[in-house]
Amino acid sequence: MAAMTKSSKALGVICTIWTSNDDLLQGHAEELDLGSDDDEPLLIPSKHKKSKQHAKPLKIIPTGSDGSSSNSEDSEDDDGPTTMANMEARSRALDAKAALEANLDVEEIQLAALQGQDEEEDDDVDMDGEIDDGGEAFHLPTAEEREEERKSGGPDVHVVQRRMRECVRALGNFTKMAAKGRSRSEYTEQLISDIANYYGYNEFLAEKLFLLFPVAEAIEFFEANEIARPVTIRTNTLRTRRRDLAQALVNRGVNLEPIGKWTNVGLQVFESSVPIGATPEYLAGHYMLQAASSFLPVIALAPQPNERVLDMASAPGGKTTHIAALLQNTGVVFANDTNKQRTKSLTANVHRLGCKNVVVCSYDGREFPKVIGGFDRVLLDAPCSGTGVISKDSSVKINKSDRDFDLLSHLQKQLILCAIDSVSPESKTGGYLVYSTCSVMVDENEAVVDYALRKRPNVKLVDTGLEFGREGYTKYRGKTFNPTLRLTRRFYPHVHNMDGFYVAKFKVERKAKTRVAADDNEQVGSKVVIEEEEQKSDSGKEHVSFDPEEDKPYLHEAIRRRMKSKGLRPLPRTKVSAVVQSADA
Ligand SMILES: C[S@@+](CC[C@H](N)C(=O)[O-])C[C@H]1O[C@@H](n2cnc3c(N)ncnc32)[C@H](O)[C@@H]1O
Repeated sequence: MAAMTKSSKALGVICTIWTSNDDLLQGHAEELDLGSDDDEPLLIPSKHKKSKQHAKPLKIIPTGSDGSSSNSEDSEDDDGPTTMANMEARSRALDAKAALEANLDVEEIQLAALQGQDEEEDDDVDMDGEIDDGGEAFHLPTAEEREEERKSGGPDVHVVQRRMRECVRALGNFTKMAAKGRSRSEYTEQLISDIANYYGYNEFLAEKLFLLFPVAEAIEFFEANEIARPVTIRTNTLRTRRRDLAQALVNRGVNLEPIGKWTNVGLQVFESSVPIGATPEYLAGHYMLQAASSFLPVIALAPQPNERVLDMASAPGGKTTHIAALLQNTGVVFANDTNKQRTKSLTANVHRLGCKNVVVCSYDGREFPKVIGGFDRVLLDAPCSGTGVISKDSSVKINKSDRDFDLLSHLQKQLILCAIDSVSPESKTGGYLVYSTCSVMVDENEAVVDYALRKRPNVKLVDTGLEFGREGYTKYRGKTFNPTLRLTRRFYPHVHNMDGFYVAKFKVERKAKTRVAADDNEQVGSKVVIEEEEQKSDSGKEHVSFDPEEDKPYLHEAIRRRMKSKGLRPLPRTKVSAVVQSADA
């Protein structure tokens, strides 16, 4: 019996998506947006793409069954010989058929979760699209049996598939479907463990991701992470028009289409006989290779000509160059990134795309607004766990721990306060901050935004202006957030066919002094208490008040990372601690 392997066989596919992007992306790909601040290559080809068909990708936003089988003329029942003229149509029909067949898997999971299944069912389509003859009754293993299974090298792939389906089914209709005497948490635990095994995650992350969704949807999410997202490019309107760019690329043998109504600069590339990252148009800066999701924060930011904009964590510059284009090369964009190495590709992109209004700098974002403040708009595309881009970087599946999320969320909270304090509430045209991440985790998104709302009473959330996306959580696993968090937007691979992403937009207002009458209104004029709000001045210095003791572990880690990035052997943790203590003294 074949034992399970990491990131092994996928359960099926939810939607028809191009699965071999690596060839398309040869050449310069430095602008692809990853969520980590490490020195990983910026384009990590997906190694574990699982797809039962190699059909053309679906459009961005519509996913699943809509769209892939739309071309009814392309009927596979046509018996005539295949000719040059009908070859493409036939191939599309086959793709559509394969997509439909593969979709059965997830659809069945959804059905099972919603209704439970008739126990007397004879034939059953299993998760791998095969017929399950019913066989023996499903048996949820006991703790001892699971331990035994682990010792013997893990369960067989078919056993896991069946068990996952049965657990989803039981959790969808617990009273009817669950075995007597077994608890919901036993089924959940088993399902998470199988998901981790099947898709190659550590159990910690598998659970964290699983808990974000209803049971059947969680499977869709994990499935979508096995499939590459569509290749997309953004027209650089400083150099060309989308129509002209599309024509030039079509002439080179590129098959493309506009991404969707929500962007007038995006193109989705279906196939190409030339590497998209090395065409003359690419080299001349007519476009940026950029994930569709990373258009969203800039659309939400909506910079206006002549404004001063800060892009606080900007390398390699996908969003900076988009902002510069929306400013039509007027005003100024401060493109900052703490990682000097990464600012090289940022600078290269700024030059290639002909952005003349960009100043590149390299500070820790937490030094703003001391470095410079008073911006009309600030974008904080924060360093994050990258849990929205697992299909691009599958290492996330196993390299994230609880501590990483603590560190990230702490850094994000520090950065967001500095970003808020860098916005000028006096701005005549702006006064906005957009916070974004390519993470789907609540700790890095809603929890950070909610924290900012609590710490800065002069900011409020406003509509992002984005036409789609799910509402942000206002409640999550016992935590209650500010109700305006619903104005923030979440994007998911399995829902929108784009990387997982999060966008929040704040309006920064003047720091009002609240006058509170000591007694009642009648007494105004006799005794008035002026209550200063928590924040004190525009310099921002006083705003970020973190406890130095609490910060020590984070500082230690920053020192070790900096040494590593300089090629030095990081000091052992105990020594770093001594360095920090002597610096304190
Ligand atoms: C998600 S990436 C940014 C992608 C970029 N906005 C784009 O569109 O191309 C996050 C960036 O944050 C940077 N970063 C990490 N910690 C930072 C800090 N403390 N201050 C400023 N930048 C930081 C990383 O070097 C990384 O380039």
